[in-house]
This record gives sequence, C-alpha cells and structure tokens, in this order.
Amino acid sequence: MSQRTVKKRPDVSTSLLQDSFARQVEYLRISVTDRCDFRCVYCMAEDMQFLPRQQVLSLEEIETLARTFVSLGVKKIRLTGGEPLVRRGVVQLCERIAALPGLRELVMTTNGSQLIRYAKPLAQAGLKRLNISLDSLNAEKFRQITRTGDLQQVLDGIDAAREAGFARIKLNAVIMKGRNDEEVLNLVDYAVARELDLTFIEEMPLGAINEHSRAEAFCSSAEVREIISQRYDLLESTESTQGPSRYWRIQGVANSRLGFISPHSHNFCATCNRVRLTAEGRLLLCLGNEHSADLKAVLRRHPGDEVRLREAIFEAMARKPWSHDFRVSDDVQVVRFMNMTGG
Ligand SMILES: Nc1nc2c(ncn2[C@@H]2O[C@H](COP(=O)(O)OP(=O)(O)OP(=O)(O)O)[C@@H](O)[C@H]2O)c(=O)[nH]1
Ligand SMILES: C[S@@+](CC[C@H](N)C(=O)[O-])C[C@H]1O[C@@H](n2cnc3c(N)ncnc32)[C@H](O)[C@@H]1O
Ligand code: SF4
Ligand code: SF4
Repeated sequence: MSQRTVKKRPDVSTSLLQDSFARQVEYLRISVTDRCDFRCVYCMAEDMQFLPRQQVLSLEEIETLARTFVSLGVKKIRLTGGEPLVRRGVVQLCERIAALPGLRELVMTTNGSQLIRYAKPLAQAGLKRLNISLDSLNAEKFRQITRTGDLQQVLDGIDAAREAGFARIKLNAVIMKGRNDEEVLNLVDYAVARELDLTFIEEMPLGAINEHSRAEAFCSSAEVREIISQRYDLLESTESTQGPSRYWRIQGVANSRLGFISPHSHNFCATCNRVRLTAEGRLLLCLGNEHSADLKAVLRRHPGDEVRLREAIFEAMARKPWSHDFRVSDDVQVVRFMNMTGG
C-alpha cells in the first residue's frame, strides 16, 4: 500500500503591523478584565479600585478587536488580566478567538485559582498553552504574597491543567529577596517532577506598592541562576516561545525548561513583537510607557466601521516606543498597575 505524505504548506504571511523601527507585531496580549481574586504584593495595592463595568470592553468588542488584529497579521493571542478566569463567558470567548482563521496560537496567563473548574473546558475550547503564576510552595508565604490566595487550590488547579491535555504548561514566579528567594529550589524541584516549564521574572516598577521596597527586594536572573546551580547544572539554550523569556536547560532533565525574564538585567526590547489591549479598550504600545490609542472609542462611535478601526491601529503602530526605561528603584516609573495590561 502506497503512503502519501501530505506536506504542510509553510506559513509565509508576514504581519501588516510594523512599527517605525521595522519591528513586526504578531503578538497581541488582551487583558479581559482588570479584576482579580488575588492582590499580589508586586502587582496591586491592597485597596484596589476596579473599572466600572460599562468602561470595560464587552466580550463581543474583544472578539471584534481580536478578529481585526488577526486579519492584520497577528498570529498569537494571549488572554490575561487581572485574572482572566474571573470574567464570565471567557471560555466561549476562547472558542471564538481560537477559531479565527490565521491565528496560530491562543494562550492564557492565569493565577490558577479557577483551574479546577475551567482547565478542561479551556483545553476543549482550543487554548494551546497555559502560563500559571506560582511564587511559593509554602502556604503561609503564598498567602502573604497573594494576600488572598489559597495555595492548595492553585496546586489542585495545576494538576487539573496537567490532566486536561495542554501542549505545554509554564509556571511563572516573580522572585523577591526576603519574600520568596528561598523558594527558588523548591519551585525548580516541583516543576521538574511534573515536567513543567518554569520562568523566573524580575519585578517591574509598575504601580505604587507599599508592601516592600522594590529596590531592596530586587533579585536579578543571574542571582536566581546562582541559587539553582547549587543543585542543578544549567545549560543555556536558544529556544524561544516568541516571548521575552531566555531559556536554560537542566543537565539530564529532558522535559522542563527554565526561563528567565530579565527586563532590568537583560533588556529584550530590540526584538519586541507585541502590543497590548487593556480591559478598557486602550491599545497599549509598550508595557513600560503610556503611548496608547483608544480603540474602544473608535468601536463605540463607529460600530461596524472596520476601515476606521484599522486606520486607528496603523496610526498607533507608528507611535510604538523603542523600549521601556525601567530602573531598579522605588520610584513609581509607570503609575498603571500590572492588572490593567495583564503583564
Ligand atoms: N517588560 C516586558 N515584560 C513582559 C513583556 N511580555 C511579557 N512580559 C512579562 O513576562 C512575565 C510573564 O508573562 P506571561 O504572561 O507569562 O507571558 P510570556 O512569558 O511572555 O509568555 P510565553 O513566552 O508566550 O510563554 C510577566 O511578568 C510579564 O509582565 C514585554 O513585552 N515586556
Ligand atoms: C498581571 S498577571 C495577570 C494574569 C494572572 N492574574 C496571573 O497572575 O498569572 C500576569 C503576570 O504578570 C506578573 N506580574 C505582575 N506584576 C508584576 C511586576 N510588578 N513585575 C513583574 N511581573 C509581574 C505576574 O506574576 C503574572 O505572571
Ligand atoms: S499578578 Fe495576577 S493574580 Fe496576582 S494580583 Fe496581579 S492579576 Fe491578580
Ligand atoms: S518593554 Fe515595551 S518595547 Fe520592551 S519588550 Fe516590553 S512592550 Fe516591547
């Protein structure tokens, strides 16, 4: 019996979205809500005020914007928040976005608190990869960092995600000296035992927080690698997830990668390929700057006018800044809290 090999045609289409530095934008991060069931100390103030509902994009508006961006060449969409899984209807939104022709990958970043319930429906809706935040494996420390989080609920959520069949699961940990730097090895052991990726993130100066000094708590990626090398041999890798993470492999470990997101110690802006849509419909051109365009206003003033929407997006793209200007200090460098943009 002869066997026919069906060769997949390579996707050569390039994005129509390009900034003034000739960087192609193919990646859209959508914050589906600014609300969250946690109040992580590096992300939010304890007494956060959230947006009134009418100022938040409806699910239909998010879908319209996602469709427009994909038609312009966006290949990867990440849903984030706030906590994306506290937004009612998010699974149906995933189904609709995952079905957009031309989109290669729909992914999500979540705190994991709702995964026991949502992991399976999300995988069935077409979500490919999941990033789950986990800053500590000590229940007391976890509660101190998240202020309201229950560690066991998140660990059960991670187990539910592992059973649901995602192509990859990555854990995210923001490491802060004096808070969770002693957790680094525990987190690596946990990820390796479950064949998960794990990314360590340097804290970024977004929003005014008062629970710790960001300057004193700063822990560079190199310092985190020092800690890891007490137990594991690390090998630098050239792998990429089209995000800011630089990956390292552990000698003898095949199925877990360690990522390092180092906005302070290793700026990755030169290869920036992304823009963000905030929960209130602002197209934010850089995480570390305020340059933006009000796409919600365009949608609501001119419903159904695709041409105007595209024009507003092209006009904004020309204003995308070259890079952030984060410094390790306690000055508030960007007043917007991380939950508005989803990181
Ligand atoms: N400075 C900066 N930080 C970013 C950028 N994109 C993501 N991050 C940070 O990276 C951390 C992890 O974000 P995730 O939502 O898990 O996304 P990711 O690591 O880029 O995702 P993948 O590489 O697709 O797995 C968060 O702290 C984000 O704020 C970026 O463009 N600039
Ligand atoms: C803003 S959260 C939104 C998604 C979801 N609620 C979660 O926590 O995964 C996205 C990512 O940003 C990270 N993050 C939040 N504030 C940060 C900060 N100030 N510096 C660095 N990363 C931060 C979180 O750890 C998380 O991995
Ligand atoms: S990092 Fe995520 S879980 Fe923590 S407060 Fe911010 S949005 Fe919520
Ligand atoms: S800080 Fe701004 S320019 Fe740099 S990678 Fe992030 S979004 Fe892109």
